[in-house]
Amino acid sequence: MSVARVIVDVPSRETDRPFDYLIPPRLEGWVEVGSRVAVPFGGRTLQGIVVGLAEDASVDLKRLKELADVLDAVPPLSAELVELGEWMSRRWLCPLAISLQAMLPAALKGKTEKYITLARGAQWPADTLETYGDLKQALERHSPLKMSGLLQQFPDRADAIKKLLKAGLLEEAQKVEDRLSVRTVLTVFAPEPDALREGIAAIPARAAKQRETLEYLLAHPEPIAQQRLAEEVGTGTATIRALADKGLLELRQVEEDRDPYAGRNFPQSAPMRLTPAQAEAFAPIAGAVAERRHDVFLLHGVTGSGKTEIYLQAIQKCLDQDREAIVLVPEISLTPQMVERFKSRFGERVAVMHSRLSNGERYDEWRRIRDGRAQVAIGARSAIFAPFSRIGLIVIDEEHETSYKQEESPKYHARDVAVERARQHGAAVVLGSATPSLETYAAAIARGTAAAGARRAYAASAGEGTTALSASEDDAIRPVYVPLPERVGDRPLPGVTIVDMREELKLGNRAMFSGALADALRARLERGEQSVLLLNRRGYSTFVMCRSCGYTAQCPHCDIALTYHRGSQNLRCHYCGYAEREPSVCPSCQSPHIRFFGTGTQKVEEALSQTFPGIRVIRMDVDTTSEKGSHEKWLTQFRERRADVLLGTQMVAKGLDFPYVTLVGVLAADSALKLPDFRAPERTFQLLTQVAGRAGRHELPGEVIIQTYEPEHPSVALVRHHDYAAFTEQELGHRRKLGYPPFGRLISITLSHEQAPALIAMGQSFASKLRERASAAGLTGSNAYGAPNALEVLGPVASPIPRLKDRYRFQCMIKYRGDVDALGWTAQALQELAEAAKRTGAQISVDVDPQMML
Ligand SMILES: Nc1ncnc2c1ncn2[C@@H]1O[C@H](COP(=O)(O)OP(=O)(O)OP(=O)(O)O)[C@@H](O)[C@H]1O
Ligand SMILES: [Zn+2]
Ligand SMILES: [Zn+2]
Repeated sequence: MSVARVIVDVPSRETDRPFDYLIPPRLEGWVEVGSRVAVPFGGRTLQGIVVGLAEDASVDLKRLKELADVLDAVPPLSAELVELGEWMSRRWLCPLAISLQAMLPAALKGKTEKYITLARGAQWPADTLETYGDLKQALERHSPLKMSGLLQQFPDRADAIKKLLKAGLLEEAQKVEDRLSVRTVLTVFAPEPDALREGIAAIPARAAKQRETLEYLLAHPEPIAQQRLAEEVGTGTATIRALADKGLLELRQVEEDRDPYAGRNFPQSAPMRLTPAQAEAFAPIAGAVAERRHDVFLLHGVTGSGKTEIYLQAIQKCLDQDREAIVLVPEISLTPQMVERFKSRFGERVAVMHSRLSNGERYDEWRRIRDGRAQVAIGARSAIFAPFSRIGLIVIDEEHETSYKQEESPKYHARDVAVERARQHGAAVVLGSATPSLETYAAAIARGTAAAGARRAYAASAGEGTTALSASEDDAIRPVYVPLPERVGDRPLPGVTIVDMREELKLGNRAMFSGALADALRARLERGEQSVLLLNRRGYSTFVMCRSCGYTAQCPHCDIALTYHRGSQNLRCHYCGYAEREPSVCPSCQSPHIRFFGTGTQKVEEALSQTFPGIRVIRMDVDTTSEKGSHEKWLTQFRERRADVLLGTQMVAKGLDFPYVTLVGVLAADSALKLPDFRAPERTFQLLTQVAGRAGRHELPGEVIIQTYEPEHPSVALVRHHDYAAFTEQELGHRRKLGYPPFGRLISITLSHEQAPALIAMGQSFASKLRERASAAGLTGSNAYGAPNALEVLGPVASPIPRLKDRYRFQCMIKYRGDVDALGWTAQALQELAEAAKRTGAQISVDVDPQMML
């Protein structure tokens, strides 16, 4: 008898190992690596994933429990994905159950359902029967019944059911169930033409509709939904059923896809003729795809340089070889434009995966990929797990985007997963951006390139001493640098003007718009051109403050200000979801002067209407885009020139390509610079450069106006000449001095506890234990030449959010040089310390290569 090794869906470190189960004879042949199974575990029935098969177990076979069930006919994960999950768990120090879960579509994250049956042969005593006869009757009619259904029927009988279970009169069974069922459609299948003709001949003259139906099928032999067929022929479904009863056609339930883009027309697009610069960048990428060679490319192309066309043509190369491609785009740039460009080129072969789709829609797209009905997957971060089996190319557009890092466990970075997956498939990876992350850029520069012409002399030294992108030197990611420094069609990058808002104030202008921006907006209105306005709201909060006493509304469970939502008129915590009504008087001093603060897009919209009467504004922010499809609606309106201004937060900065946009204005360029995150300058520079790139992408020349209180800051000043290289040089200089990535790596460890004193004590001892280990391993203490420590343990300090969901939080940061095996070291330390932490009620969470310092 064979044994299945199962990772049970309990996301804790204690159960983070495979458990062995016997495969009962009835399930033999169904169990593979990657199968989803139901297993008995600690008195419950849980979902698990098979990660291995063996002939014998680590313990006595007789003592092993049996698998309860195999949940899918086709395993949802392949052996390759299971292996990738194991790699992720090592790479980001998380339980394997969590890595595997991340790869399943939400629809397959099964939940356990309790079922109740009457115990067989049990005698119900007379008094019990009198009191609970109704329960018994219900179960006699229908059994087993879902516990939830039974409780709905008998809302006040929960205790009674428990009692009857204890008394052995009822029995309980558990089953793992999916969160949704596949939608099926009753479909008509026509027999062979000859059989059809015979059928037609045999139909009596009075049954005209039956004859017409068969004639229709003769003309249209492909399967058709029963409902559609009835409509086409102009008859009722009874006619069709009658034919099925006679055996003249076949009716079957067929699984139907919910196509999220159904009913939309995507005009066919043909490959464009590449410009010489595009062709030069395309050649090495196409070469790797053609040779089925695993390699990584950094396609560093300025905004509007035609990167997307290169992706499209590289994908075509990959499809020509009968291989598959994954395209990752940041969630917010999953705009209709991006999807449209892929659907127009590859049509039905494209599957789209993003969070705006319902679970059902996502599941159907996922099945299209798994069943080989789609060969291109385009989607946000998790599309990297698309269940393909022959990947030839993975594209990551806007590779610098922070949304590629998942902030909950598994805290993976899709870029690293992409490279690892591509390695397993012998696939090429293209990382594309106008503003690559410093990590990727430095790694690419360190590798060097044949096309070095585009690099400046300093660049070679910028890569020196950097650590490679991946966790250890062994599987270092060193992308090939592929520059694309010019826009398509010799269009110039737009001119950028930086306006010092302090000067405006001195001149007596207290308005939201500087003189220059107001003039520029007016000119666009006169010429019938369009403008994009970005309100950089990161770092800005829309909080509520009392003007009399300074009280601000805080979340009672998290040490964080509540955010005001005008639509629902309440205050909400963005971390735990707590909400309360907007106060009318100050809870602290009873003053009525409690007000909502912060510069919101709504305020800017009001100011626009006041300054330019009649101006047509589309506002895009969290409030106006929460509804499904709203994104697309606004952008279509804007493209059709039914508005003069597109005003919004970060979501207007990326990926948009509109021919009549000739002005981009940025309000509050520097608002995010003061955030306590060493990447704040990099993010600001990237955002400004990206949004500037929305202007003048077609025939009409563009102009950019950036308003700021810090015009000299390099993150703002260097945007003026689109000078990525100069910015990077400065910023890498800082990072080198501080040992921050890419010159060092970070692991952040957060401890949380309900009580502050206990947490402080724990944090101290935890940090000193880490330090002891580090020095015992010879990793700390600068050497005779004054070189910095190979590994440092910083903290503990209170986390930037010191309390979250009623738990206090402390954090330690491990900062180390890339050549130290800090992952292995930390994993071991954590394992030994986890036990002690757990006893005191503390929780530990680890973030390897954290992206958000907040
Ligand atoms: N070879 C070509 N010939 C003509 N037009 C092209 C060619 N390649 C791209 N374009 C056009 O140039 C414009 C910019 O291209 P694209 O949007 O692909 O640039 P991008 O580098 O992806 O831009 P960004 O990073 O700013 O989003 C688009 O309108 C596109 O249709
Ligand atoms: Zn007050
Ligand atoms: Zn909260």
